[in-house]
Amino acid sequence: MKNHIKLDNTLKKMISIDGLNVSFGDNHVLRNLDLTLNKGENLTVLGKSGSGKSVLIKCIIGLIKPDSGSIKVLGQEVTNLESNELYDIRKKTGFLFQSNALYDSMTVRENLEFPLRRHGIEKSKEEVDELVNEALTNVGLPETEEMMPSELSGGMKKRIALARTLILKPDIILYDEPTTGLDPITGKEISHLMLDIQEKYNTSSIIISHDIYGIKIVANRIFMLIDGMCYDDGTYNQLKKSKDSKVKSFFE
Ligand SMILES: Nc1ncnc2c1ncn2[C@@H]1O[C@H](COP(=O)(O)OP(=O)(O)OP(=O)(O)O)[C@@H](O)[C@H]1O
Repeated sequence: MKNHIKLDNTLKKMISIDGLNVSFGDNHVLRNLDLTLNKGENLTVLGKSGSGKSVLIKCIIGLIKPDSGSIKVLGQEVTNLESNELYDIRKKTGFLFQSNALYDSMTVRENLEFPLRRHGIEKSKEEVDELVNEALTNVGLPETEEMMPSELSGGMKKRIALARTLILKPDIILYDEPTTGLDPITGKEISHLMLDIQEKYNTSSIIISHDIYGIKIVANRIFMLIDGMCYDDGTYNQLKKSKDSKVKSFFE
């Protein structure tokens, strides 16, 4: 039996993290980390390889239990919830994997229908058609329903993976390195698409990225994850002017 929890629709803070600590043995990855994702905002997490960006995202979706600290997603404390209790949070929080995680043996349409089935959402064929068409149109790939993932370019796969996330109309989207592996022009197109989606779906997003050009396009605010905590945060233009050598190194 799925445990439905009450989500607060009037929130201004979509995600609130306070005093998060995560260690693996002696490796203290996140140290008293605080983070807020405000409603409607694209927040980019920028940090070196191994700085704990993936660990942070895994804590948010409940895959890693922190040593201490609070993580509120849509007003719900996720650190105490069991996996079945995370059900509603996961339905409202789309995750775009770096690998896209499309099912190779399924058509584009079947891939898009999958989240509806997994969440037990019953809809008529006409309603599903409409949702699929809407999502594919909004990622700029209408009429690709019958294609197989193997027939899609890297940029198209990313768009389809995003469409699959959009099918559930999430409040939050977590993007894991959305432009990694794409050529610069396609990467730029995906960054602009992310902006379109933010506006059309009124989403709030955390975006893990190393792509400073993409970040300049999508980020309303940048969270610098250095030494396991929020070392600095601000807009691209604010941080670009920073005199701090650790911050500067990302913008050079
Ligand atoms: N399950 C785990 N067990 C032990 N150590 C882990 C585990 N997951 C992550 N780590 C360690 O936590 C640290 C942060 O890893 P993480 O994958 O979050 O880095 P990242 O910032 O996402 O790096 P990248 O940009 O290269 O993907 C690393 O030192 C990693 O070895």
